[in-house]
Amino acid sequence: MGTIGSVQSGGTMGIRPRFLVVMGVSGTGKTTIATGLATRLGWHFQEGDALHPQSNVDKMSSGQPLTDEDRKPWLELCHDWLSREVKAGHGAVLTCSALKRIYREQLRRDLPVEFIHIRVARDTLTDRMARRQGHFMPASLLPSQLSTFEEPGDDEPVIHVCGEDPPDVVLEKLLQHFRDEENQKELHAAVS
Ligand SMILES: Nc1ncnc2c1ncn2[C@@H]1O[C@H](COP(=O)(O)OP(=O)(O)O)[C@@H](O)[C@H]1O
Ligand SMILES: O=C(O)[C@H](O)[C@@H](O)[C@H](O)[C@H](O)COP(=O)(O)O
Repeated sequence: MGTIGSVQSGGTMGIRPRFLVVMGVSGTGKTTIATGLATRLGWHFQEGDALHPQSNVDKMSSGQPLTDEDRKPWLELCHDWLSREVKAGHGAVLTCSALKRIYREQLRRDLPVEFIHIRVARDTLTDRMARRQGHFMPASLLPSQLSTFEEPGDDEPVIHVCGEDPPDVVLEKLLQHFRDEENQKELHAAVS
């Protein structure tokens, strides 16, 4: 089993392929954390924002929140991507806000998908969105994101991580979580 210090870039660190959706409201750090995971693990990456139909991007850019109907085709494209990745058997990481339980159910339909939920305080989000440049999502949509968000339940396949720490710390916590799970499995296999 590899340790983070001994890993070469793009290696899987002895971590089995997983199919991850990095979720949370706008500004939580989905893109930052998902690209970091994909790079460190050598897994495929897809930016969920890039799968939005242009009409959704136009709507958000003009300061209007999306509806369930707007999100449906986008979530289906996200599901299609995940489905292809599961078939390929390579580890994969997608960013997608996945705000509601029904959206998460649509994303993981018939697939072994897991969610990483990045938790960030409202004030931090406001600050991050005000600073972020070159993104279509206006900071004014944060209140609607927060009111639409449904916290994932214990019955959902979700790993919660605090997103207030610097990205490297968040990434190391996630990698340690994966390594711990691999070690548990090896231990279990050894005694059974
Ligand atoms: N853990 C973090 N600590 C500090 N700043 C962060 C962290 N994660 C992301 N950021 C910054 O916050 C902003 C939003 O991050 P981003 O990854 O685009 O979030 P999302 O994809 O969830 O909208 C970016 O400017 C990014 O550099
Ligand atoms: O369902 C939605 O309302 C959108 O998908 C939204 O949640 C998402 O946050 C935007 O795509 C902006 O992108 P960022 O999350 O990267 O800011």
